[in-house]
Amino acid sequence: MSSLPLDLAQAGLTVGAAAALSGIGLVVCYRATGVLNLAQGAIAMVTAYAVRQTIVVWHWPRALAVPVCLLVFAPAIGWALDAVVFRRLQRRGAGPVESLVACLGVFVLLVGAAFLLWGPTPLADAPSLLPSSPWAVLAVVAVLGAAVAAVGRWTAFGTQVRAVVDNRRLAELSGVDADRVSSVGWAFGAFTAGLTGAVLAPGLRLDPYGLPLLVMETMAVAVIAGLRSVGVAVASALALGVLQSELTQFHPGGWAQSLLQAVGANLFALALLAAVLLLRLRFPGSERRAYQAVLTGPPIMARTEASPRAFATRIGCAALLLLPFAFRPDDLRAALQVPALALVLLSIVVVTGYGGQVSLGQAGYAGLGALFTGLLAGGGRVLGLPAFPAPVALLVAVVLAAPLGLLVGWPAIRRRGLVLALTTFAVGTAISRLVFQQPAATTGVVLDRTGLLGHDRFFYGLELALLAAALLLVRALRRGRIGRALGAMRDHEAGAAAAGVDVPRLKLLAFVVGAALAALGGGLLGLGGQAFDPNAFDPVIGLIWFAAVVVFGADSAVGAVLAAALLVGLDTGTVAGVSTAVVGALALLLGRLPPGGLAGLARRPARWTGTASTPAPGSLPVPGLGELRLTPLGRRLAARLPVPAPSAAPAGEAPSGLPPLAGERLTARNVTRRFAGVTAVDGVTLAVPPGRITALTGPNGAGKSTLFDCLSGAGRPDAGQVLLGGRDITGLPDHARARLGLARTFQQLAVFPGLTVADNILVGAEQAAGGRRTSSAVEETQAVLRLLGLTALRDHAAAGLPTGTLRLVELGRALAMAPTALLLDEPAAGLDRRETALLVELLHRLADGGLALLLVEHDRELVDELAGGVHVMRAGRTQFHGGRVGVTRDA
Ligand SMILES: Nc1ncnc2c1ncn2[C@@H]1O[C@H](COP(=O)(O)OP(=O)(O)OP(=O)(O)O)[C@@H](O)[C@H]1O
Repeated sequence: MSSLPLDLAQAGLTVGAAAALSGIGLVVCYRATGVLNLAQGAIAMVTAYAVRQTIVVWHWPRALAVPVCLLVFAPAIGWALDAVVFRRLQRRGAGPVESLVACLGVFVLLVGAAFLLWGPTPLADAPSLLPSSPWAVLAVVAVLGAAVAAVGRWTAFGTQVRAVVDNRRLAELSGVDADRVSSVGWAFGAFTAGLTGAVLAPGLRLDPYGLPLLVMETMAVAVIAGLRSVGVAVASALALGVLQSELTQFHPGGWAQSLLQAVGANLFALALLAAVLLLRLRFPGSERRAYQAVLTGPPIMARTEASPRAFATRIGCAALLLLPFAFRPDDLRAALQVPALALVLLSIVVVTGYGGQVSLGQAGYAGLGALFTGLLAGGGRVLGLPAFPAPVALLVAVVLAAPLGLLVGWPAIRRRGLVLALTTFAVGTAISRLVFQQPAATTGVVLDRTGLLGHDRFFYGLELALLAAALLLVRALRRGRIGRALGAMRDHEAGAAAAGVDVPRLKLLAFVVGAALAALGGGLLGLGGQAFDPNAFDPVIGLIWFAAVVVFGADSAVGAVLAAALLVGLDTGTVAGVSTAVVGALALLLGRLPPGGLAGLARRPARWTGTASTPAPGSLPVPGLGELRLTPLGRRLAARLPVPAPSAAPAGEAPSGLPPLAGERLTARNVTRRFAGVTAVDGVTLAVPPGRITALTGPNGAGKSTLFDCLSGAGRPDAGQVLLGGRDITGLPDHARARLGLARTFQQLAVFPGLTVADNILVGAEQAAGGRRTSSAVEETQAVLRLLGLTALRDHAAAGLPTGTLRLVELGRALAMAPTALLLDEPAAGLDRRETALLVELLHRLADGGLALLLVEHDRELVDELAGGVHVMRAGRTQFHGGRVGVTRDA
């Protein structure tokens, strides 16, 4: 006997089991390689096509076709990807964004290849490999799940996988063949992807976009499983599959019916959204070195003129945009997409290239721009507003879409790297599925161009004018105070906050500006084609756009325009899929391109590497030294060292003084900070008076850094107070404390490699007073550059400079904030003796000038030399505090 719920459960189990297969592959691949395989869906799709090709077109017997496709073809894709792309990245210690872009490259390349080989027409004849009942797929899931668990638990290979994931280098040193582990991981992941595709394809119409997106949505189950537990992935996949199916039996009627249908049809996409928004996800290693060279080219804010190559690129770009005025009508109609798409891609440049926030959902905002424009032009559909003429509708649409940038902006405040990328993708997919795919939202959309706008030539001119305005706006944004703050945030969030940058607000701003630009571009795309096409804003297309932007230079506005021209040109001039395949291939070559993608080629490379004029490590300048009072240690150290070469500063430049310093007492009162199970700081009271250096010392794990973070605002105490000059600052975030005069440096350098040396310091100067006039900030920066002898390096990228120089840059940033209290976390780490000697002199001079200085330091000689007061911690508590020099020897 059967009943409806039981039948539905059975049907749901088939989908759930397919999602479980995908989940198993994603988890295993991630555990073996540390890469979340975003190309899983594309591998599933090409395998499904291969199965169909061999059985339906070539008439191979199933007994041959199935093993060839699933056991040879799909795993070979995985193996090849590892060998050609990912192993190299692993060896280079590439960050998660580089891996993510490479995955997107693979994804885009496979989608493009499928277009070229099989065309865009959906195919409804994918053969079924398994019986229609779910039990066969479930049996496959059970066998695979059990096999993975058994291999993980009981075999040497399982141990090797854990070792490689923990620490690839260490594992290799102890004899583990890490390459073999990642090859097997990729091959297995690709095999499960192929299996998923083969199971799902018969129930769908097979096309290059649909199946990949469906499989990407099944990432939900791997994410719910924390990319760790195969069991949780399988259980959640089956539960979601069954729930999705069961929801179809309810028919509440009215709007609830549409809502239920939309939720049911998109349950995996919504589960992914819920998982990334609600779960506290932390993927091991996924936030490490998030925004490396793949996003950041040479700094473009240097004072020196743009290189002739960059200038020529801009002129070429402008000529390219003017060319369509001479086109025939049909070609001009196609070219209408270029400026519009350039605006959408520019939005990715602002959010990802400038701000470092990986945003995979910009297609959603572009679609909203088009949809709102159409609805507003039709009238009465948005907030009861009347019908507007098309240009006004477009601008109102932009205004309405911009605040929706907060949909990803808010989650982005607490998310980074891979988790943020998944969040933006999930939001974009949800917008597409819950809005664009709903007939109720998209019927009656009017995107006609009437009057002058109906003339393509005029409309193209209007598009160019809007693009030019946007480029000027983005350029002003990039080169000003906000641009520097964005660059700082992209390169090192904690460092940016310590320099006074209000990181959460800046993230919101980046996403809002990004949403506005994307909506403007989307609206123009819609008006250009005079229709709203939901498929034009498909999340998969958004991934292709993202890959294109990164390939052309994520932080290059000109790159965005060229990328748009290439995509549109190839799409109209060749067959479908060529543009996608080209972008995919270029994305895979990204590791071989200069930093900053193709745009990096057009920028002056000497400034980036800095090899021509970067001084050798430790060659600190002399200016200022003559004026400094040498203390006994300074004299001892300096005596042992060769006299430094004269001056890195230009000849005749007078050594500059410090900005005026006025110290304030920094106090911690009964500060306690607990982590799960550990009381890292336990009721510590500490005073840092002005005009003196106070040393905070103690053994490893004593709680020094935690206390330091509580003082600077990087961490909040669970109990106790922090006061600066008598003002309670306990509740203030780090950037607000920095703006009040509490500057800090980090144990692990927190400089901004994508900015020049001067801009690293200028960020601190101009954030200090929260909007101080830039001219005075520039003067202070120059003074600090002179003081630290960094003038000759001012226009060099911080990337690639020696550690000693970077410590000075970081110190310079703190000094440029005209602090009243300065916190230094092991400032001598990585310095050579001469640099240490100079640091000693400088710190003495700062204290003499009246600054309150707190120094975390292990080196006892240095502490005794520098500190007028010492605070010794052990196991989270104060062990000793006093003001006698030489006390650490007694403590
Ligand atoms: N985020 C965290 N989560 C859990 N425990 C933490 C965290 N940060 C610090 N701890 C724990 O708090 C204790 C104090 O750590 P802390 O880094 O403050 O010590 P430290 O004196 O600065 O050590 P070191 O000199 O090695 O830098 C240690 O037991 C550490 O493991």
